[in-house]
This record gives sequence, C-alpha cells and structure tokens, in this order.
Amino acid sequence: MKKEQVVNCQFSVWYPIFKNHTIKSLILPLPPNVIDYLLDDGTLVWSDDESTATVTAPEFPEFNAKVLEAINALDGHVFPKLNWSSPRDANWIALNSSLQCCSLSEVFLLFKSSDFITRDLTQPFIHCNDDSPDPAIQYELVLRKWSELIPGGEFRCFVKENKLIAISQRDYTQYYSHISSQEDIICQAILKFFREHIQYKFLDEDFVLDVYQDSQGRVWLIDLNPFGKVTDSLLFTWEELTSGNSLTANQADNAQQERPEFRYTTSEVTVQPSPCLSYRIPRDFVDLSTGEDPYKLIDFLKLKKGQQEDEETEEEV
Ligand SMILES: Nc1ncnc2c1ncn2[C@@H]1O[C@H](COP(=O)(O)OP(=O)(O)OP(=O)(O)O)[C@@H](O)[C@H]1O
Repeated sequence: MKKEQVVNCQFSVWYPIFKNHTIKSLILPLPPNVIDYLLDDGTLVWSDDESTATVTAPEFPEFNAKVLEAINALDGHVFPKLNWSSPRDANWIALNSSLQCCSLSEVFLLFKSSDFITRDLTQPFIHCNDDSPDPAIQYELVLRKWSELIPGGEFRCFVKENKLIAISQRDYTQYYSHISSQEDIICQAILKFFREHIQYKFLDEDFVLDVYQDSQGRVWLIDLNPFGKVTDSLLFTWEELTSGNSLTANQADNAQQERPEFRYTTSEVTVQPSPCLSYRIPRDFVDLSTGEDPYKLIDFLKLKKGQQEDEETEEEV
C-alpha cells in the first residue's frame, strides 16, 4: 500500500466528493496544543479538591467554542473521529458505552483512551511499503451528526481497479437473519449505489468503502478506507482480495454478471466475541464507567488514590 492511498482516505479528502451520500459532518483543524494534549501520556488528570470532581484538562477556550458551535449545528449529539479513525476501542469508558458526545471533554475522554486515535496521530503510515518520506498531515477533528445505525445494516465493500469485487457483513460476530433472506436485494442495492455515486469518482481506483442500508432500503456511505492491511478485511483475507485469483469457485460466475462476492455470517453457531473486547478493562471497572453518573469512575479513582494515601500514612506512622 502506498502512502498516497492513506493520504487520499483522510476524511477531509473524501467527504467533499461524496457529501450528498453520507452523514452530515463538520471538520475542525486540530490546534497544535490540542494535539500535544492528546499525545501527552499523563492521560486523564482529575482534580480531587472539592466534593464535585472536575476533569482538570487544560482549557482550550477558543477551540472549545468552535467545537460547541459545530455540535449545535449538528443537532447536539455527535460521533467524533480524527483524519481516519474513530475511538471505537474506547467506548467502554464513556457514559452508556457509547461514542456519542455532546462536549469537547467527552471527545477528549474517548480520544485519550483510544489506541486507534493514538495510531492516527503517531503511525498513520505503519502499513505502507513505499519508502518515500512521510507526507505532512494536517490533523483534524471530525464531528459527524449522531445517527443510530443498526449494525445489521452495515457492510464493507472492497473496490479494486474501480470494480466492486467483494462485500462483507461489517458486524460479522453476529448472525442477522434478514441478511441471508435478502442477500440478493442487499447486494443489488449496494452495487447500484456504487455504480451511480462512487465508481470513478474517487482519487484512487483501489479502496474500501463502508456503507449502510437504512430501513427504507436506501444506501449511505459511512466511511472510506485504504485498500490494504491497515483496513480489516472482515470475512475475507487480504491474500484473497489482492491475489487476482478467484475469491471462490463462484467468482467466474460473479465476474460474468459483474456481481461482487458477498459474505455474511450464516448461522448463530459461528457467532464470535466482539473484536474490540481485548481493549476493554475488567467488568467492575466498566460498571463504574457506565450508568447515570459520569463522575462515578472519577470518584472510584479518587477513592483508590485516597486509600493508597491512607496506607502510605499508616506505614509512615
Ligand atoms: N455518525 C454516526 N453516528 C453514530 N454511529 C456512527 C456514526 N458513524 C459511524 N458510526 C458507527 O461507528 C462505527 C465506526 O465508524 P467508522 O467506520 O467511521 O470508524 P472507523 O474508526 O474508521 O472504523 P474502521 O477502522 O472499521 O474503518 C460504524 O460501524 C458505525 O456503527
């Protein structure tokens, strides 16, 4: 994979091209001091002076005002991303285990807890095999209008030389009966969407797009990713997708009819644990971070700190 492919898949590059077919979003350049804060290993610092805990993140008044204005323009609830990734691996820390944010501090909490966000900031070209110098990146905060997407409606589409060669159910850990019963209809709707709105319109001829079919059957673009290892190949392997050989015995038939290979989880027996599970912390801790009180987790941390200090004092005595 070339660095240029990664550069082209930044949100601010693809969004203007496909604006009419995706979720409304706003892009704010990330000021350098905010990037430094996100990268700072001191992570989350909580003040414990008063009975009401507050997050003692540095203040960024100007940036905060811009973010709040953007959130308001997107009806008050947003899904946050950086140039490529969302903090999908950090949802356990948020209120209600959701990526939904209403303020900059909620965005910070997710971003600072996410390995995917750190990878965007520190190693965006990790899977590239050309030895050209790393292109300069202007980091950006992407705020997308919050939309309740049903996981069974999400599909990942692999495009090679501007042809849609493969489609995978995105949430492959679950079995969705409507997918097997409507396989043809779903596949045709995605192919039609691709041909009418995506094909030949992007800067590269190889890429991966995530789409969503809503309850009315309408297809939307959710995200665009590089065609290569940095992107999860889900129910395919990258060897299959890149080798040029047939994906399956059906591929000759599919090619004749210009139909992509469509894979989905076919029975409940194959249901697997969630891929982000390894990013999580123990259940007790998760319980503390969910629920009605956003500061429960903070209180817990304070409690632990307090106990530690008591123990230390006892030792000294
Ligand atoms: N605007 C939105 N509102 C609510 N949920 C969303 C929104 N956009 C995306 N999601 C959910 O978050 C998931 C991840 O979104 P997205 O593909 O943009 O993130 P990503 O980090 O780039 O993921 P990947 O690394 O798999 O490409 C989607 O599968 C979808 O379920």
